[in-house]
Amino acid sequence: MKIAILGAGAIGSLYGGLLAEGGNEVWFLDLWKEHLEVIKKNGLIVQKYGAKRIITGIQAAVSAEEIGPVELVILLVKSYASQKALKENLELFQDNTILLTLQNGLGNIENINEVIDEGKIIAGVTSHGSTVIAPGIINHAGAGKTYIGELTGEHSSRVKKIAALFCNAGIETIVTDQIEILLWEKLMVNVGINSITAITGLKNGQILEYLETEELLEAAVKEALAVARANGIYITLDNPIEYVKNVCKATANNQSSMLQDVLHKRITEIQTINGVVVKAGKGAGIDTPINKVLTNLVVAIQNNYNNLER
Ligand SMILES: NC(=O)C1=CN([C@@H]2O[C@H](COP(=O)(O)OP(=O)(O)OC[C@H]3O[C@@H](n4cnc5c(N)ncnc54)[C@H](OP(=O)(O)O)[C@@H]3O)[C@@H](O)[C@H]2O)C=CC1
Ligand SMILES: CC(C)(CO)C(=O)C(=O)O
Repeated sequence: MKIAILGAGAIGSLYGGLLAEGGNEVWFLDLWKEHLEVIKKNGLIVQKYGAKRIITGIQAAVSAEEIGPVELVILLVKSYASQKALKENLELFQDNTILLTLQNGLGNIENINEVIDEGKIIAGVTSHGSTVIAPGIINHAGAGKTYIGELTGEHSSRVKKIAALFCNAGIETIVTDQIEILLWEKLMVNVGINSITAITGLKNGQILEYLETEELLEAAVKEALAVARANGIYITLDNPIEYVKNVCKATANNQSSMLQDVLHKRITEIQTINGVVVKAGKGAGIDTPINKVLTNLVVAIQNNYNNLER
């Protein structure tokens, strides 16, 4: 299948690399020229638990004009960059092109839908963790299942085809008819991990090494659960807090995507993660003081990048 990875950073490079290894025609489409040049010349180096391998055969471009229409676009820019990235690269789309978002946070689908027809969009969640080490080098710091689904919940032939393609490439993928619930469940994970790591500099697993950060994780997730319930979302996890802690353990060595943003002085996805809990909580009459503090601290950090020696 001809696939474009729109946003070939940490997690986009991982999915694109695995899909290229699986025999697909994969194009990385990103603004980061140095990363693309290194990959075109030497291949993508994927480190995993101390071992490393090189994936070759990936094609790369900074604009869709070089690529032309594809069958599948996997959108993995940060949530705030989606509309601009899509508007700049509409040449990727033809009538039957599918757009899969695996982005974290809530509100991505509505945001994308302002540029791309809803009928083209499918959504997913990933529990893989990945970090960019240097141009052309990523660290695959944690593996897990990927769930993808139609927004309507239908087990369509196109979504089954993509799941099969992912499985063939070694990306364990399950089709779900409950994508909205899974997006909220993934939100629990990001609410409990991302801002705490971004503020403290801890890796995911280290949150559980300190009582103070473990307590914050628990409190932030509890608030998000109350907000989900008040919005009619019934989380199916037996014990959501333990679930989030297990993700900390499974991705112990990963720097969360938000910590990576802060370390590189980039805008974070705080508004579509803890910020969305505060906003949805307000609408439903649920107090969310912990998420408010976490949101405000991350906003303060990102507003003050020029003054920080990080
Ligand atoms: N990293 C992880 O472990 C995980 C991340 N996620 C989610 O996946 C998404 C991507 O995260 P992550 O890979 O960490 O992010 P990165 O910042 O590493 O990668 C995003 C890439 O998109 C590029 N980009 C931005 N704007 C455009 C544009 N207009 N056209 C083309 N490329 C563009 C960026 O380039 P530049 O830097 O030059 O702007 C960057 O290389 C996020 O929603 C995140 O929450 C989900 C699970 C795990
Ligand atoms: C699962 C986790 C927390 C992995 O780091 C992630 O989704 C992220 O970093 O955004």
